[in-house]
Amino acid sequence: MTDQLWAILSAVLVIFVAGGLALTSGVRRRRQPPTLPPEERSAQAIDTLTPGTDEVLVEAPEEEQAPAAPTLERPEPVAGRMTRLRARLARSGTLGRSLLSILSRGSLTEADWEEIEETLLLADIGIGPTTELMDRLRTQVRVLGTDDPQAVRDVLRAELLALVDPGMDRSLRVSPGVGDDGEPHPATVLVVGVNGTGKTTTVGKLARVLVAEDREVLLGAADTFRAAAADQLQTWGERVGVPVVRSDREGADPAAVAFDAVKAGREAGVDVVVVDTAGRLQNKTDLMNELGKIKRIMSRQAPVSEVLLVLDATTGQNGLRQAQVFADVVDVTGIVLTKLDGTAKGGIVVAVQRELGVPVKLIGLGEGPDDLAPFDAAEFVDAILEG
Ligand SMILES: Nc1nc2c(ncn2[C@@H]2O[C@H](COP(=O)(O)OP(=O)(O)OP(=O)(O)O)[C@@H](O)[C@H]2O)c(=O)[nH]1
Repeated sequence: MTDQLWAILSAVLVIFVAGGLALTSGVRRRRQPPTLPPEERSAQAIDTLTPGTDEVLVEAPEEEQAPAAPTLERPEPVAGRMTRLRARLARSGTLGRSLLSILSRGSLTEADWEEIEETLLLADIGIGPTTELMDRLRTQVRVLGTDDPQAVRDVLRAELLALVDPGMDRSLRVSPGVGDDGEPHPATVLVVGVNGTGKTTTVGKLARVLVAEDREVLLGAADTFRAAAADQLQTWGERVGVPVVRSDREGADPAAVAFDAVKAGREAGVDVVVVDTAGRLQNKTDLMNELGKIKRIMSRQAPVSEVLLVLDATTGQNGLRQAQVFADVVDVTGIVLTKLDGTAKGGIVVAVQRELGVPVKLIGLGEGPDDLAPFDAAEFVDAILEG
């Protein structure tokens, strides 16, 4: 009997001990690793990797895994952008539609011609080109002797096209070259203009245009006046894998940043370096000194291939005056007309080309990243006539 009692007591004891061990083990398995900052988490993981215990199950910290490569955007193809964005010129179409409707009235009176003149001036074509166009239209309409809408449209199209000048060389000089020393160097593009015209945005969009054409690009943030401009540029660059050279110091010498950018581009063997500038100077002498210095210092690394002046199309005659100041200070080689999507004053294309003798090379037609299109004279005229 005593033996039996001892056997039962032993069995109960074994069950208790086994149950207790199983419970303890279950708790340890369910214990979650604490949430810690990454550096502490890795230290904790190493500390707790004690062989032979359940703590070995602690997950490897996330940062020990290879970081995922950032997904780069593929910008839209450049060819056909103006066709894609044609509808954005709808407001400029007012000009085309008004002219067509007046010219189609048949035998035109002096009042009709005055209306035509007013329409052209309101679209910011400028006095010289307006008078020229009026004279040519008067002659053509007389010779034509008809009010057939298609014939009138053809005449107007031909005359507007002549005014926009399809013969101008609008290609961007963005091919790398070889210096006098026999060393290859990137093409360099200096982007200038008054603040707020869309300069930084244009540099970002231009980088995408160049990337879409499979060119290696580097950006220089020489707008050191506004720290946010460099951040803005960096974001544009990161989206398409384009490096940005900048200074961390607000108010740093823009010429030094431009020099560093071209030097870095040269060393990295990129095709094009595009440099953004501030353009916020009190007077013409300051502006001249600053832009002159930037251009001179950049040229020590590679000749400046293109100076693009960014103009806000909505600013009309005021924009033209700004353009003249910049053109007096640096040799502008091309115009970028921004915000053409928001204005009926498309005639500024004609006015600015006439005023400066420099072609409009690119137009901004919206705030989207690929809303910058190479300018095409025929597409532009067709868009405003069909608007
Ligand atoms: N609708 C429209 N907006 C544009 C276009 N281009 C630029 N913008 C807008 O214009 C505003 C000013 O652009 P920014 O690029 O910051 O101008 P910025 O000339 O660099 O100005 P600062 O850096 O201050 O000198 C932004 O809101 C742009 O999105 C365009 O073609 N169409």
